[in-house]
Order: sequence, then structure tokens, then C-alpha cells
Amino acid sequence: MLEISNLSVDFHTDGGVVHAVKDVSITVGEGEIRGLVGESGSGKSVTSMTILGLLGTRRARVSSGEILLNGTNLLEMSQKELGRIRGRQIGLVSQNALSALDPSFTIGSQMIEVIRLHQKLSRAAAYEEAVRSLERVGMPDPPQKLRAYQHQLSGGQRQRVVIAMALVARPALLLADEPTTALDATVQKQILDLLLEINRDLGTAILMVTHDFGVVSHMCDSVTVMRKGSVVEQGSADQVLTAPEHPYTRSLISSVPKLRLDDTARAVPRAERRLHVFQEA
Ligand SMILES: Nc1ncnc2c1ncn2[C@@H]1O[C@H](COP(=O)(O)OP(=O)(O)OP(=O)(O)O)[C@@H](O)[C@H]1O
Repeated sequence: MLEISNLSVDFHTDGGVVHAVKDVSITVGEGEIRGLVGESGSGKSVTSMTILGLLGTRRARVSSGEILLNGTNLLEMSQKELGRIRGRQIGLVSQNALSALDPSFTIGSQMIEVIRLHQKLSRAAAYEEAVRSLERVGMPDPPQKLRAYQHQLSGGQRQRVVIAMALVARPALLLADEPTTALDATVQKQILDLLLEINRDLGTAILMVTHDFGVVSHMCDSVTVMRKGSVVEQGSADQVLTAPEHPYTRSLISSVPKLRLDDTARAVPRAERRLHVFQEA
């Protein structure tokens, strides 16, 4: 579904050229959860933001490669065309739910706006859809949350709102960039389990950007490890976790307590997850 091939991205700064992403190839298949792992500065975010044309600086240049979404090269699209892909085919759940929500509008008005952008619905019908979307992400008392402003919600609740909004158009792929970094451990796990549930119930593929192999062990089917802009290793999560080939991968894995590596929820094979979706439909 998503095929990144030989992608290189440079930043042209006053101090010279920074080669942030070097010849990176990554695929995410239908319904797959792939972890994109590496330390700070390894190029994970630049890679994932390039997919959606969201690098947000004129200094960034894609110097080679292609990013195919169902066969169409996203790098050849105009910002307007990419705007249509964002939300509709690829949903974004970013690091910081605070910056994704507008503090001056209620959660309800923001959700209704996003829903009406994607579906021709009256305000009343869009409100009902907003209630259903919040129910889907396990939010307690959706009508009350829709009347609230972001500062009245907890960190975990805000991230649930962002996930609900990213799912409005039922995208086939979610880009989740460190979606739990800002949350405490218990809430982190709840949000990861929610993403896993969404993957199982809706068949949504996920590219999970993280620095944490605990997250990979918990929920990913496959993993790509990046270091200093390059891919050093990739494969199935089981294979990489049990027999990492690169010393850098080994050091990332050994920095996670064994208890967390054992706490895995990814036991259901992908084929069965799709069967589950099929049976529900
Ligand atoms: N706007 C920018 N201008 C110049 N260099 C940049 C810019 N954005 C990122 N970089 C550089 O690109 C490289 C990769 O950064 P990136 O943010 O992708 O790393 P990351 O692995 O996602 O780290 P983190 O987990 O801290 O976000 C780093 O060397 C960074 O300094």
C-alpha cells in the first residue's frame, strides 16, 4: 500500500547541508503495523513528515526517491492534491495532541468541522457522528467532552480526540508520530491498545514512529530501525526482537526493561485480524 523507495531528504541550512534521510526504503502493507524506530535525530520524523508533504520548511529538499501510495507517487503531487490525501487516505496522529487541537474552540466544533469536510452532513448529523467517533475511541461521556475545550481534558483524552479525528474519513493508513511520548505509562498503554484495537477492528495500517522498542514489542508486526538518517535493519518484529543483527538495534532493545518487552499484545496474526473485520462487515 505504502512504498517508500530510496528516499533521501536534505536540509540546506546556513551552516551547510544536513543529510537527514539517506536512501531509505520502507513498505507498509494493508493492515500492517510497522514500527519506525531510532534515537532522537535518526530521521524518523523527517521520513514520516515527507510522506504527507509536511516538512514545513523551504530548506528541505527531497534529493531522491519515491513514495508510492497504492501506486501513485506522492512526491509528484501538488500541495493541494496532498491536502486531499491527508485525512482521507492517510490520517495523522502527532506527538503532541495540544498542538493538533485549537484552544479557542470546543472539541465539538472542531470535530464537527472535520466531519463535514469529509462527509456531506447537516450539523446535527455531524454532531451525532462526533458522538459515535468518540464512543469508538473509548471516550467516557462524549456529549460532555464535545462541549469542553482542550484544557478541560486530560492528556490521554486529548490524544483520543486526535485519534477519533484522524479516523473520521476511515483512512487506510495512520501515521502515528510518537503518539504516547507525552503521556504517563498507564495512559500510554491505553492509547497503544486503542490503536491496536483500531487496527484489528477497522483494518487500518499504522506506521508507528517511536524511539521505544517496548512499543514495537507490544504492537508492531514489523520494524524498521533508523540511525543517522539510514536504515540499519528491518524485518518482522519477532525476528528483529529475538535475533537483532545490528549492534545499534541490540543496544536499543537492551535499553528496554525485559518486563516491558514481554508485555506483548500483538499475538493475533494479521490474517485472522482481517477475518475479524470481514466477519463484522
Ligand atoms: N528544519 C530542519 N532544519 C535543519 N535540520 C533539520 C530540520 N529538521 C530536522 N533536521 C535534522 O534532520 C535530522 C533528522 O531529524 P528527525 O526529526 O527526523 O529525527 P527523529 O529521529 O525524528 O528525532 P526525534 O525523535 O527527536 O524527533 C536531524 O539531524 C535533525 O537535526
